[in-house]
Amino acid sequence: MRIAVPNKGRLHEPTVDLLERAGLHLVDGADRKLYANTVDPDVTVLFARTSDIPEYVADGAADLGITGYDQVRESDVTLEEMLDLDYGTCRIVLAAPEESAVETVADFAGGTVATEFPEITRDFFDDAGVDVDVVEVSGATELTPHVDMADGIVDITSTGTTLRMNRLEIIDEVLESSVRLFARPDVVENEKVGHVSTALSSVIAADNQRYIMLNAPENNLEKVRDVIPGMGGPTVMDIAGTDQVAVHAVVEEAEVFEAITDLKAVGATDILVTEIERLVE
Ligand SMILES: Nc1ncnc2c1ncn2[C@@H]1O[C@H](COP(=O)(O)OP(=O)(O)OP(=O)(O)O)[C@@H](O)[C@H]1O
Ligand SMILES: O=P(O)(O)OC[C@H]1O[C@H](OP(=O)(O)OP(=O)(O)O)[C@H](O)[C@@H]1O
Ligand SMILES: [Mg+2]
Repeated sequence: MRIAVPNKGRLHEPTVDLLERAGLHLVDGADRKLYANTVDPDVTVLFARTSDIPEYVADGAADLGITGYDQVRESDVTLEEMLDLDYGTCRIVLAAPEESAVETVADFAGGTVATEFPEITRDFFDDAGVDVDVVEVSGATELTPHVDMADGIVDITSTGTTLRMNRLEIIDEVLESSVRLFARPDVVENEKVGHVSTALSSVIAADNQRYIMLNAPENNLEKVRDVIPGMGGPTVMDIAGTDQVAVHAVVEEAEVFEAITDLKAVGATDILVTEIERLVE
């Protein structure tokens, strides 16, 4: 089973990191190699350009691919989306110079739009029923409206800094993207694909959760349960020779701060919060 992952660019490092955290450690994967084996003899990693990954998977060079949803939409292949991996989150937007007369999608009729995403752009304007010329560029798209190459652009934004620096305003959102795990439709049912998918999803699931441990008077156990319902209820253990119990539970990371305050109020002591590596439900 082969997984295609970005060989460079912003998605390379977080993707390799995710595979490692999922237990798919790369072995003999030196820089600039095209392949790496993993500790699982049945799983090989293939390094490819982020934008080529959809093709690699569709053509059978790889069975699974990890890349941006925007890249799959831009390619003309059909892949099964297995998991949202929740990084590389960005929006593709239609934007025009702040000072220009273009204020709506319809205002682009008869105009020109520059983009690194010609397929997505054509689909967007087709759906809107607006006729435009699409000019493909391979980077620095934000410059084009200021040198009379285009009336606007379709490009990626995440923090919004690049648009702001280039005095461009968003006219409409074209699509939302994130990095996802894609499979060729004929391998979706494959057992190994299931294992890889479960391993990756366990890392994603664990990212937002913390493991909390504490001691509390047995009398207050119900109050403790109210604070931390946990997944399927907390684990409760007697502490021999005392009127205390030890309680362990999984808590949403965002709720930890409040939970600690509430737990102390019901007599909890020795509270310990740790990260979780993987969580398989
Ligand atoms: N600003 C951004 N914020 C979040 N995700 C982004 C951003 N820009 C691009 N992406 C995601 O990363 C993908 C682009 O990956 P790419 O390998 O081109 O990264 P890069 O760091 O821009 O590399 P390069 O310098 O080669 O363009 C996009 O298709 C999108 O899914
Ligand atoms: O909203 P922001 O946070 O400013 O991010 C958006 C910018 O990020 C990407 O460029 P990238 O850094 O990949 O440069 P590139 O054009 O050289 O690929 C994208 O093409 C935008 O220009
Ligand atoms: Mg880029």
